[in-house]
Amino acid sequence: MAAPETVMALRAATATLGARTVLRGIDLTVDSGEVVALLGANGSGKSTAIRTVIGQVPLSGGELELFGTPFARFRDWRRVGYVPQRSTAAAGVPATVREVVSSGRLSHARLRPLGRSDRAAVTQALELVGMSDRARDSVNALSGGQHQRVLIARALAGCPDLLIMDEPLAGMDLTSQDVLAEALREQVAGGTSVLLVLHELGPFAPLIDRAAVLRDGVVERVADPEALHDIACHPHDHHDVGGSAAIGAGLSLSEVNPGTRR
Ligand SMILES: Nc1ncnc2c1ncn2[C@@H]1O[C@H](COP(=O)(O)OP(=O)(O)OP(=O)(O)O)[C@@H](O)[C@H]1O
Repeated sequence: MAAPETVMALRAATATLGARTVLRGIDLTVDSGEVVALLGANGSGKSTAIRTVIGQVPLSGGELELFGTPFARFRDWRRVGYVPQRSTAAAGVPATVREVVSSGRLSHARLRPLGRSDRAAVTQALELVGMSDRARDSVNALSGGQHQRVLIARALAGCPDLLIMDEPLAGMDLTSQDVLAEALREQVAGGTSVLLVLHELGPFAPLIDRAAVLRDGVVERVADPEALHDIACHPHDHHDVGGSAAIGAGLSLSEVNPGTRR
């Protein structure tokens, strides 16, 4: 069987915000079809790590590749969907739910009016997140959790090969979390790779292939979700998962965890 394509690779990545070195040498990969969760305490660098992947934060050192192409030469941004950390940034923008989701198709339409396939993708994305009945409403009339669902639909409407989400479950009630988990399951079944920041795995747990735990700007350990659950429940008697001790000793993930797909 052919080796899986690596859709995203950060290698020895460092990044600085203001005077602060926030990422201090991150190795992280997402392979084709994989769902990788980034976990870690507040301020550990999770958002910064994924913002480097979409080019919002420049690397000060190390490498980033997207779909096998070095970041500096990567142009195929319609293959990447991004859902930012929940914000009220769109408040005050006079747009309907459907218009906001349609903006996720703009890079496909390439300055032409949206066509039939674009409209179908928007309709499907709205259905996936359970917001079809609100399509004509102003986004200003939505709750925070509904607004988040619209941003997720906007990313899904672009049919990305790599979907990047920053805390998509934040502020979601349990029913909405289940709706999103189902939407994500369908995307993954269709071949989408996913990198997402989570504080709790919640209903996404069964979908996650690997979880990387950040601490102070470095990947402290990489584990499968069951191992993370063990650590959370029995913090004092867990065995090493994915070579955290070796990572602490400065080895790369591929060296300590050769079974990890890269
Ligand atoms: N614009 C900025 N200028 C300087 N430092 C920043 C800036 N943005 C973030 N930081 C710092 O970078 C560190 C990492 O922030 P980041 O948002 O990546 O953390 P996080 O793991 O996503 O946290 P959270 O779970 O709270 O969202 C924090 O110490 C934060 O204070």
